[in-house]
Amino acid sequence: MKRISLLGSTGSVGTQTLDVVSRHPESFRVEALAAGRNAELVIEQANRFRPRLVSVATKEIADRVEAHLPAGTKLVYGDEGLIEAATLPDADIVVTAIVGSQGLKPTLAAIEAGKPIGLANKETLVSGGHLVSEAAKRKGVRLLPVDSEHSAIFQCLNGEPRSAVRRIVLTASGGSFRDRTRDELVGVTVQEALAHPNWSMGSKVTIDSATMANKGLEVIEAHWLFDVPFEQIEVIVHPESIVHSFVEFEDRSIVAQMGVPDMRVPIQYALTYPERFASPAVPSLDLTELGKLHFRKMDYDRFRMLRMAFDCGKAGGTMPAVYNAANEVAVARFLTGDIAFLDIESIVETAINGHRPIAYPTLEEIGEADDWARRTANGYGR
Ligand SMILES: NC(=O)C1=CN([C@@H]2O[C@H](COP(=O)(O)OP(=O)(O)OC[C@H]3O[C@@H](n4cnc5c(N)ncnc54)[C@H](OP(=O)(O)O)[C@@H]3O)[C@@H](O)[C@H]2O)C=CC1
Ligand SMILES: CC(=O)[C@@H](O)[C@H](O)COP(=O)(O)O
Ligand SMILES: [Mn+2]
Repeated sequence: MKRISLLGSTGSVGTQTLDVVSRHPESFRVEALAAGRNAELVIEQANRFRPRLVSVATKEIADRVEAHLPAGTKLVYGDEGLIEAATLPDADIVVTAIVGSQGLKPTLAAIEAGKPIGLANKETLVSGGHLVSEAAKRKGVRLLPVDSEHSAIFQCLNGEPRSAVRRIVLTASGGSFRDRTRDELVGVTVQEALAHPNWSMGSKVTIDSATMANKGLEVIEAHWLFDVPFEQIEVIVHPESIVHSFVEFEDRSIVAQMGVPDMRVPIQYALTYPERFASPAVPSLDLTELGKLHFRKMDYDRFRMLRMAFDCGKAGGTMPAVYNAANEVAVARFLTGDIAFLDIESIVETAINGHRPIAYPTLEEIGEADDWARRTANGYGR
């Protein structure tokens, strides 16, 4: 029985993680649920999975939830509550499915507590990749990728030494505006941007897909997860999201991982690794029905957020944290209708051009760079 602490239980990855759990009740038990503001859903989840601990974002939400929890479930809230969920002694694995760089501290705390991580929250590795990697190595803790591309690469690598790897290739669907020119991006609506062609996901990552920032974050995530230099990481467009990513080895063999686009597959593999369980709810991929798959070169002038991510990743230090934090604010502002779609990249560009990076930042320095980037991004155009 694997005991799970799930951070971000009410989101897209969180609810799909609970779906996986509910299909294998003999193998998994939920020990902790950490949600943000969705009181109604976390109450429902708590009554269904009866965890030892529930955490919510604020005291106000906790007051709304308290009376509705099952007997024996402890309620906590805020940053401390999240850390308590991340470090629960009874948990065997912590799934980090909250969104944004707020995932960094609880992830570090979970690692320090010796917990393997099912890592969905890519912003964590972008913000503090060196700290997370160092802590995971020091504690001998595994970072098990949940992000579909990284789960694919993890499966393709299958323990091969890094010296055998020629390049890692991440596939990008192109997002909701894949076939539009830059001129055609002027005036696009939030609703259009949220219409991802292949995946149903939270709003932040869906907008990131549309700007290609998602692939930028994933490039940096891959660098840290697989200890591969940026020069050996490539991105290509693959509209169907069937080949989830691939690895070319030095002997020119290419190993790819494929399947229907369904996050329950990588989520489950992170939970069951090194075993594979059945996925009865996931349809089998029929290549003869598909007939064709398409691949094309990435256009870095069209998708500038990806170019900026490579530049920030190579610059290192606090630069990726600034890229990420400015992007988080810009996406939030776009979602509320405060700025136009193309302003997202202008905001990120302004932040990274104005930042004086620190080479080997501490957690505190990352926090300061993150705060500075948020202030800069919030001030843009006001
Ligand atoms: N969705 C997907 O298919 C994929 C997502 N990812 C990554 O996984 C992460 C989660 O994405 P996704 O599930 O789409 O995001 P969602 O927006 O759907 O969910 C975010 C989750 O974070 C929770 N949350 C927000 N603030 C807090 C807080 N202060 N304390 C505790 N919980 C909080 C939300 O709670 P509440 O709703 O209660 O406020 C919610 O449960 C992201 O980093 C994303 O990039 C990676 C690959 C695929
Ligand atoms: C499901 C998943 O892992 C997402 O991060 C997905 O990769 C988004 O797709 P694109 O960024 O390729 O549009
Ligand atoms: Mn992904």
